[in-house]
Amino acid sequence: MSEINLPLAFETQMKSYLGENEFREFVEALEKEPRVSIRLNRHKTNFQPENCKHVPWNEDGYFLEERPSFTLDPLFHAGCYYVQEASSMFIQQILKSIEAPQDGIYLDLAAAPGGKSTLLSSYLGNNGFLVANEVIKSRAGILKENIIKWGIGNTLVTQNDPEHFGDLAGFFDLVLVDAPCSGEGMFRKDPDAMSEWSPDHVALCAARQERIMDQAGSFVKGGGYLIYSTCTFNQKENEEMIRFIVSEYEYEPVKITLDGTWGIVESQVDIDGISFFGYRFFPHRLEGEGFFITVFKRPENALVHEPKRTKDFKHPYIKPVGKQEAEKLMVQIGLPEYSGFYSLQDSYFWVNKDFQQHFEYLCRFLNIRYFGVELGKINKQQFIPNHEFAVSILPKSGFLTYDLDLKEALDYLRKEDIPLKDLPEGWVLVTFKNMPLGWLKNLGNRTNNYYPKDWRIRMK
Ligand SMILES: C[S@@+](CC[C@H](N)C(=O)[O-])C[C@H]1O[C@@H](n2cnc3c(N)ncnc32)[C@H](O)[C@@H]1O
Repeated sequence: MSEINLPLAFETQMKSYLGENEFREFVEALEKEPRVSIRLNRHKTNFQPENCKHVPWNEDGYFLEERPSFTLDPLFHAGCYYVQEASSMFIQQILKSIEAPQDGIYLDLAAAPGGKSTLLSSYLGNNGFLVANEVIKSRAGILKENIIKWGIGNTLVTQNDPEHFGDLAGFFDLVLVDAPCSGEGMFRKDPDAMSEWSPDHVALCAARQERIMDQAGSFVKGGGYLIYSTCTFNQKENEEMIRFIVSEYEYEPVKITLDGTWGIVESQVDIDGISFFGYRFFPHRLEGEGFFITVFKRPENALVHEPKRTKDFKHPYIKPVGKQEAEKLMVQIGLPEYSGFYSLQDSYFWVNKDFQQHFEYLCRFLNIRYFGVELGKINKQQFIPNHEFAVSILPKSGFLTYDLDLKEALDYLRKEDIPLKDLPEGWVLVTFKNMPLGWLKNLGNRTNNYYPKDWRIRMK
């Protein structure tokens, strides 16, 4: 990579953080290409990438030797992995270190495009429930797409301003705020972040972070955790935010177990004789982009807000499906276990029954973009499966499957015709290396390709 021209005020700031010698190493690191890393979806695959180095703080994270064309890898579209910068994968180490409850209800307040939400969704698996929220409409759409591909079905995607969660004080076991920031840690990956940078922009970001945290601090229940992260080095957006949160809310410090060889720098903020901790990732000390993260614990005796039980769930669009209708649907689809079923317009959705009460309660306050797994529709007694169902981890034993080779899989993802030989007529779940890609309908003399039009790949 070519020489990097850093803003002067940023250089001065980083020299004051690192000293002249270490600053030179920092600049050299910025002039190198960033490493490409992926995090595997263990709910879908046990695949072990060959000859790839592990991300030290995440057992599902791997560094790739070079950047492949993800667009031309069907497993990428099947949601078998997420392309994520390595430092962000540290959240896995935090969850392990604090022994975060896997049967909890979590909120990712600034979630798009979904890197950290997919990590939280994996951690919770079928035992927990995640609200992945994004305030910006177009970004909420990308988040929804990534959550659908990840396919665990334990996530409610919402599009709300943080203040819309105001009625949910004390509701969540864990709240993650991966705040919009000045992006100093992304300068080598995203040149726009560098051109937008200025001390005034940092001040603007810090003021916005205060507004967000002023809300978010209240959403955590007694005994729960608040995680705050940024992709910037700036103390105004990091250590100062620790001070702000502790000045606004009663929170206890949390120290995370680190391995000294990882190169993560622990930062200590002393407030009224109590030490709080932050963790900073510099690109010259480890293989990852710039990142900062801190964790707080809400005292056990703080507010715990349980979802109120309602006899009749009422929502302008989402309707509960009665038991008889649900049982018929389960037989038609071949789902083995009873769960929560809802309908929206003419489509059926699945929600984990252990979190139905939470889901229904949350629907009262939030603007819902997606939830659970969209299964499909019934038309003239026939079940028409949805793509969301195909790429989910729900069992699909009631359907015929057909494994495509690479060329066929790419043709399928381009929404081209796929001839199927010697298969009965009807719905076929097409897979690549046994990972579901979507649906085809075999009509005998031809097939209909049901891959979503908006998701089709155009690259040849
Ligand atoms: C750093 S990004 C989140 C990245 C995401 N957590 C991930 O891992 O993929 C910050 C997000 O905050 C959103 N955002 C911007 N302004 C916001 C605000 N005032 N309140 C909440 N979120 C905001 C942005 O749209 C952006 O998606």
